[in-house]
Amino acid sequence: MRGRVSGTFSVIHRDASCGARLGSLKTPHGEIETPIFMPVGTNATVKAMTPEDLWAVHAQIILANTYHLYLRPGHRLVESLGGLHRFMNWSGPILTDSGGFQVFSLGELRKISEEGVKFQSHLDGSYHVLTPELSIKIQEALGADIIMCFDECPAATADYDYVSRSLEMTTRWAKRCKEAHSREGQQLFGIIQGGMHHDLRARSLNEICAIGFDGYALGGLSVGEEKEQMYGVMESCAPLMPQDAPRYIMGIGAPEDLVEAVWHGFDMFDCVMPTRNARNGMLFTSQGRINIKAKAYEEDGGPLDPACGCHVCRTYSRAYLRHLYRAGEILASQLNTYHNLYYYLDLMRRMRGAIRENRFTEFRRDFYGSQTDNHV
Ligand SMILES: Nc1nc(=O)c2cc3nc(NCCN4CCCCC4)[nH]c3cc2[nH]1
Repeated sequence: MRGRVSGTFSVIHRDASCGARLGSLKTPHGEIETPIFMPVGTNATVKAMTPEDLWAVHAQIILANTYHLYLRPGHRLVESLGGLHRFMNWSGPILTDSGGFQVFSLGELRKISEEGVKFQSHLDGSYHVLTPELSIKIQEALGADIIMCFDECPAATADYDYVSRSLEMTTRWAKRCKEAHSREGQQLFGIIQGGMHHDLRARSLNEICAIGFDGYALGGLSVGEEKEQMYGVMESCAPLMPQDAPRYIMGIGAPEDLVEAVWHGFDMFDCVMPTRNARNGMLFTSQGRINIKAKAYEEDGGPLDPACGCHVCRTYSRAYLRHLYRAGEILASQLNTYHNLYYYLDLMRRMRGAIRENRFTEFRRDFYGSQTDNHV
């Protein structure tokens, strides 16, 4: 049973007008400035981006997935080749998710029990059992800097009693994860469940914090609930979470969700939205989202986003990006992903600046005013 990796996170500054805070999180692969967004690199790659591209868009930490890497190529293979950092040539911090959520959202037949989750691989239909202990061993073998407890993420439609019983099992699993975790220097984060019920959220939060982890995540969100429900859980949980530990919301989110979550006092985020939307031609700009395949851009020689300083916006026209997308060119995914991640990471940089200068409440008001979401 390891204690917390003390002294890795510190709050540098708080904006007195709201919950927003500036933090520093030290890891064996470098120091992270928070609030931060983590590009999703599920299969040991952030799709369409090389590590050099990731540094160029100012990524600080990326996420990879236990479920996927366990099934392919296998965590023991990655370990034998020097671990995930060496395998994918990413020398910055890596966080791995624990697999529970992916089993439920990807696996075929699956059966949950106190032991863990029995599931069929979405790749070849083979049967597997993922337990808290195995999830920790996989994440230790991959060598991530931050690993997540194995938990159950109830569906947004689950009833009160199911969510209540589920959070109790997630707490028992969290204890097993902490017992199983022994890799020095590697941080273990606990995950708070409880659905959309504030009393169950408080119960899960108290139980997970009582076990003691290096950081705390809100799970069970961004599963199809209304924004108001998501924001309500953020608002009720943030003040109850330890002030001196990183606060991570899993699977969040759209730019406006990040602004809202930072305003409430959250520090870390991950979402496939910028990378997945990029591949579908949905691009984020200072004036809101645009659909690059729209005919309106056929002869538009201007930059994707005049306010963006990224290589794509300084080099290519909307007409060219539209052409690449419509032609099904690989470069479309590369350039669109590069810009969307630059936009997300630059949004985090701008939020950190606003916190530092005690003007985050104004930043949040101006941000909402700028997002016309024209979806053209
Ligand atoms: N271990 C773990 N526990 C969770 O409760 C969890 C909850 C999550 N909720 C999401 N939502 C992802 C939503 N995403 C939004 C863009 C389109 C694809 C789905 N990812 C999650 C990952 C999670 N991981």
